[in-house]
Amino acid sequence: MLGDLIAAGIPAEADAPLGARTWYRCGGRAELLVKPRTVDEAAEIRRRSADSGTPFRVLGGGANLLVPEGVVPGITARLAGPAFEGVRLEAQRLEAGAGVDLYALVTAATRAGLAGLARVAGVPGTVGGGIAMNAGGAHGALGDRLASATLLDAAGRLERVPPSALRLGYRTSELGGRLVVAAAFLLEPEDPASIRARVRERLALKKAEQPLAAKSAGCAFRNPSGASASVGDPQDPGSWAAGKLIDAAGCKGLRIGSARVSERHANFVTVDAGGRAADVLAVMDEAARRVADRFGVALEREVAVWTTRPSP
Ligand SMILES: NC(=O)C1=CN([C@@H]2O[C@H](COP(=O)(O)OP(=O)(O)OC[C@H]3O[C@@H](n4cnc5c(N)ncnc54)[C@H](OP(=O)(O)O)[C@@H]3O)[C@@H](O)[C@H]2O)C=CC1
Ligand SMILES: C=C(O[C@H]1[C@H](O)[C@@H](CO)O[C@H](OP(=O)(O)OP(=O)(O)OC[C@H]2O[C@@H](n3ccc(=O)[nH]c3=O)[C@H](O)[C@@H]2O)[C@@H]1NC(C)=O)C(=O)O
Repeated sequence: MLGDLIAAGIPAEADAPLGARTWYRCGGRAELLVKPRTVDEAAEIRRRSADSGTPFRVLGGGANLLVPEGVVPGITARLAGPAFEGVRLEAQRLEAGAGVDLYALVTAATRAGLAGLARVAGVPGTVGGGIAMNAGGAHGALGDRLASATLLDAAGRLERVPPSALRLGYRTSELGGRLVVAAAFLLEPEDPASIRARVRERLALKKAEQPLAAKSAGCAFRNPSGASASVGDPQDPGSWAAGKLIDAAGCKGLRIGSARVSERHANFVTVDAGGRAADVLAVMDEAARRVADRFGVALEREVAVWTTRPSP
């Protein structure tokens, strides 16, 4: 496959570091990392991988991803470069490539005096990953403002679909194995200064409550009963936020090797510089076990964990 891609002129690297490209800055490697320069190249790679039965994954900003030590089999595609990083404005519609950083998206909307995206201010990752996981927080999700998404299927066909086709939920979407190539958002005009003030306020809130300086992938677990769990019934642990459950189970500061539960926010598992993804996973598993033992609540991971095989 590497030879084929090189022959087709598509940038590809065998045995490429992958964990180092995630926000954890640790973990395994990709058997083959490809960086299509155009949508046509992405379609070609997707088609070839499907035809040859080669496993295929897509890497966004690596903000919500843990790659255990070892090798991710098959192809990992990274949608970066000009074809995937453009932002285009048309009246109140903002169209962005999958590789656009969410921070750049929020900034472009703010500069244009278009409101509606402050809900993802401070949320890391790219537009592609942001749609795939319906990025968001207490103030709403990216999908709330989605007008359409352009998807690439396994046969290399492009299709523009309305948000209803993606069945967006709390940090979930149903892409049916398709890649997000671009997305358009419908926004409202507002004075840039007031949008900027809202964005700053949201950033400050995150900074005050979350260990943003440490290496993590944001919240490790989904809130059990969805986004509204931040409030929760004091008598019903099943309605509590994951952070509150992990904290109440006494896990703050729980350390295994290079990873630990943050003292600042218990739903963040952080890792030391030069640490191991296996330790991160072990801490997540142990925190989930303690929460299940203490409260009978099964936490579900929010961080995507890719499957690896042992390095040769
Ligand atoms: N609220 C918060 O504070 C935080 C939120 N997050 C959220 O996590 C997400 C991270 O995004 P990002 O760093 O870009 O993604 P990642 O590189 O972390 O990839 C995460 C998953 O998204 C899928 N994905 C990524 N890009 C695409 C694409 N173009 N098309 C289809 N699927 C894609 C992949 O799915 P697959 O495995 O199926 O290939 C991958 O497993 C964002 O939604 C971000 O908002 C992250 C940290 C904190
Ligand atoms: C960090 C992420 O998203 C975040 C998002 O940034 C914030 C702000 O909008 O709201 C959610 O956090 P959250 O539900 O933990 O919100 P918080 O307000 O911090 O905490 C919820 C409740 O748990 C309590 N709490 C939190 C942490 C802790 O260590 N102890 C504790 O008791 C808080 O006091 C609060 O009563 C998202 N998390 C999830 C899993 O939905 C992410 O997705 O990666």
